[in-house]
Amino acid sequence: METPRYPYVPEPAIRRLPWYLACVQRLRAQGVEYVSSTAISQQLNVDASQIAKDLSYLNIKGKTRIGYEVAQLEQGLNDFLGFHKCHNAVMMGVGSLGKALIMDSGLSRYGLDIVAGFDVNPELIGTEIAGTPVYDISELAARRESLGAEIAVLAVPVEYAAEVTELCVAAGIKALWNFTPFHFKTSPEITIENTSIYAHLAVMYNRMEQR
Ligand SMILES: NC(=O)c1ccc[n+]([C@@H]2O[C@H](COP(=O)([O-])OP(=O)(O)OC[C@H]3O[C@@H](n4cnc5c(N)ncnc54)[C@H](O)[C@@H]3O)[C@@H](O)[C@H]2O)c1
Repeated sequence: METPRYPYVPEPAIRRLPWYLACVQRLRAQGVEYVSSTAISQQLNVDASQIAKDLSYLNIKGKTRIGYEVAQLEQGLNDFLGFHKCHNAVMMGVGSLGKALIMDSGLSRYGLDIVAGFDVNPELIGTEIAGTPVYDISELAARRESLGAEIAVLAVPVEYAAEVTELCVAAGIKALWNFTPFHFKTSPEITIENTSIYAHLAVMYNRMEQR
């Protein structure tokens, strides 16, 4: 097994890193060469000590009184986050959400390239969505390797989530970005990331109530 390039980083820290990256990218565009954790902290409302700790997981250390070199910090964050690497993915379920994700050009800026869709609907099979082919789900195992995809994005109706996931595992998929409300627990066979835009809405509604 390959040795990981970085030590284990806690999930809350990983979730903060893209915010640091966006901040550092803005600074570089403004021609700023060095930045302190205090300056980043003022923009993002995260403790400066927390920022320094998060960055230390990536082996990025600031210099006393000068801070972090912006270009180096951006490079380090990009390397760790993998946004500059290309990760081929397949879309499982090409309905309204699946189509929207295939058409979102923003994903490729974050290293995710959806190279094919798989569905059961005969009206979709054999078509293309923004140049991305849609195949019959029964062809996943035969096509996965040549598509170079180790990631599947799951956007099927919730009642099919478990069976489509099994198909993905059997086809050699290594990670699942799950958009269905089926909440997968961790699995020994596959990395699973459950995502819900609705959960964020719930937080927003709750905070509005509390204002
Ligand atoms: N996480 C989020 O924020 C979020 C947002 C929107 C939708 N969703 C979820 O995403 C899923 C898709 O939603 P939608 O609105 O796109 O639904 P949809 O009905 O428009 O699309 C579902 C697609 O899956 C296909 N499908 C059905 N069974 C399949 C199977 N066994 N294998 C492959 N494809 C199959 C259908 O033919 C259809 O094209 C649902 O589970 C929904 O709850 C989540």
